[in-house]
Amino acid sequence: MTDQDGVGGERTRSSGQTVTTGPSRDGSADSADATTAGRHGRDTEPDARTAASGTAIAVEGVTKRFETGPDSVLAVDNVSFEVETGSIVGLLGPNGAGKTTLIKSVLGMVVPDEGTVRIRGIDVGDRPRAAYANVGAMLEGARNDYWRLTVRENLRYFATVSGVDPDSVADRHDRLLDRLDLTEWADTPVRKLSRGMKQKVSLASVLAGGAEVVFLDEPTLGLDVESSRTLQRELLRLAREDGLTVFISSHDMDVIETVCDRVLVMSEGRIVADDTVDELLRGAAGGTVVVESPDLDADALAAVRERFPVTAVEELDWGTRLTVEASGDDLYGLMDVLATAGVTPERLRTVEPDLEDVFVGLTREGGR
Ligand SMILES: Nc1ncnc2c1ncn2[C@@H]1O[C@H](COP(=O)(O)OP(=O)(O)OP(=O)(O)O)[C@@H](O)[C@H]1O
Repeated sequence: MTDQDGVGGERTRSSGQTVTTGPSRDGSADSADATTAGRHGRDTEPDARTAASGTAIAVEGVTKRFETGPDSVLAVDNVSFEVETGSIVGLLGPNGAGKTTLIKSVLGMVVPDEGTVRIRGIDVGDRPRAAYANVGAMLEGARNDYWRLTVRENLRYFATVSGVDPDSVADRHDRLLDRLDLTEWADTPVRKLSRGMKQKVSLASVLAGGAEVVFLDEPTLGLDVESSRTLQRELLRLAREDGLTVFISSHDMDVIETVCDRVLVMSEGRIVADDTVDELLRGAAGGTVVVESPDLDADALAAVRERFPVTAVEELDWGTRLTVEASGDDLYGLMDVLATAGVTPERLRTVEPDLEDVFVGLTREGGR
């Protein structure tokens, strides 16, 4: 997948559809057939039942094992979830959790051993052309575009391969360029752009043909803060105003927290949490309390340890700083223990868990 300058060859294409040119060792599908349907082509109408129910992506019981015998790896283990049309759903998980295999299974680039995938109600196994007709994917970030072509030529090219007359969507392209702050670079070859700008061109290319469901893998990787915010703002706008469905895999918790309506957390091949960011934070195991006092001697420390996990003890010039795992509900219990031990806190502050803490907790517990 290294063809960056020329048009053609084996690669993952950012607009519309992911394309591989033959089965690979890992059981990847020859998905050319799954990807070449024009959006105005035959057999592309969304399933009426699902369109009405608002489900853009439905994954049921997907399982993928690589290799056999002692070397076999259960990369995706009986995963099911649904993504509502017009929502933004994040996929989080540590390295090796199975995220890429899951996304590739949904996109038809890997053939699952078991399970079904429906996009807008259409089973990807039964009618791949129809299922993937309005699906876009940015799996390789900045490497997706044709670097010899200008930014606008890329958008036109990707609209064309999606089956859309590029002249008919010229206004859409202008809008995309404007909103992603790329207008002034429209006639510049992509190879001359910075990495962050290339990343934005990739996203614009994915959207150039009017994709309705997009899969984005680490879309903000390498972007500066401003570009990342521009991209996040545009994703939110596209979802809210245009009904775009976005499935986004990222290690950037800020992005996930800002744009996602829902988050799937994956660990060891399984989904270990599927909820809104707010609910995940609410359900998170307690926070941390930091106490500083000159009275925290060995006896007081032992008394606290009897009731609460102590994660850090730090000697200060004038006393001791203690970090204790305790939620808001435990706070009064901790204050009682301190008072009984004769400790008057000089400073006391609570630290609520953030998404990163929730993620670490969930994936430490593991999926099985
Ligand atoms: N083609 C393959 N052949 C054999 N094992 C594979 C193959 N692809 C992935 N695996 C294994 O499947 C498991 C899941 O890998 P996968 O790449 O899906 O995880 P990931 O969550 O995307 O990780 P990362 O965040 O590091 O990209 C890992 O143990 C990996 O080594």
